[in-house]
Amino acid sequence: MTKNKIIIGSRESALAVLQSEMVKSFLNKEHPELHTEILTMKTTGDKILDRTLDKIGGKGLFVKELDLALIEKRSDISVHSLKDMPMEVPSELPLLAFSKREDPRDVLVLPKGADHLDKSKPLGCSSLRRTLQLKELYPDMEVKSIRGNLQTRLRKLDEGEYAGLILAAAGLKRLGLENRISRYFTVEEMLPAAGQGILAVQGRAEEDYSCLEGYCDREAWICGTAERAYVKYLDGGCSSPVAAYGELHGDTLLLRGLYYREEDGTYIKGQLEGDPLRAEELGITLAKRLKESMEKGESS
Ligand SMILES: NCc1[nH]cc(CCC(=O)O)c1CC(=O)O
Repeated sequence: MTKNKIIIGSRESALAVLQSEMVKSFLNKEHPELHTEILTMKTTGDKILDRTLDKIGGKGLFVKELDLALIEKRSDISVHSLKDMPMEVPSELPLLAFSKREDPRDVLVLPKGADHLDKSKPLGCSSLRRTLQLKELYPDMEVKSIRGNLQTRLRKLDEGEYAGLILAAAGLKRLGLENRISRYFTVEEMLPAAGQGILAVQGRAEEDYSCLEGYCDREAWICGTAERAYVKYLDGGCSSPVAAYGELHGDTLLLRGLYYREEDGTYIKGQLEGDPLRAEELGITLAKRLKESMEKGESS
């Protein structure tokens, strides 16, 4: 980049700012000559807190305002949680790099001081993906929606409304709240959202971003690409719990997927191994296979 100043667009929650600071630190370390600054803004998803995300109309709720800042050149890059990014990003605002992945698992958090789940209260979570999988893990418990940023949710939990919350380990760990985690769900028990734990750096198509060289993590890029291709192929719409999680084992990419059938609310999980250099293709193939096997299951 020819300019000597980089403005980083960020949501204003503590977690979003911290994540932007991680990218800022990389830039400061690699390019001490660059002046960097974080520009925070409220997104639609941060403003509307009294409805569930699928009711407000899902896609892109946390990115629109950041996109606009990039287009109007009020910012030079945006830092997002990859899992909050729509599967299709505008071609003029490409994803430039993915961070190394933080713990991708979902976890259970209990109210402060509690040592067990109080089954007379509901579990709190905000996505259909988690709700569906929770029904199998805790069949005798009610699941109730909860909104707001991490701090808000934890406050509601500690005030006693919920027996426990299901959250991403990544956000809690980044915020130094790892000590609040009382159970880690394996990725088999609770398949994470596509991109969970990965940060995405987005920029303008025509710009030179050589300052980001060395930031992108190869494994995260491969896994994130496969996961997003899977979800994009199945395009379940904004309230879809369709999820995928990839792992690199040497020269093999292992991709797990969750396929959901809206008509009857049932789902299946499956996995497929393939070539990491063909991550996108693997995502699409797994999506097709799971869709087919669900359809066959229906006719038999
Ligand atoms: N949808 C909210 C959201 N977006 C990103 C994270 C943090 C985890 C990550 O970086 O993937 C969270 C919190 C959560 O799901 O508990």
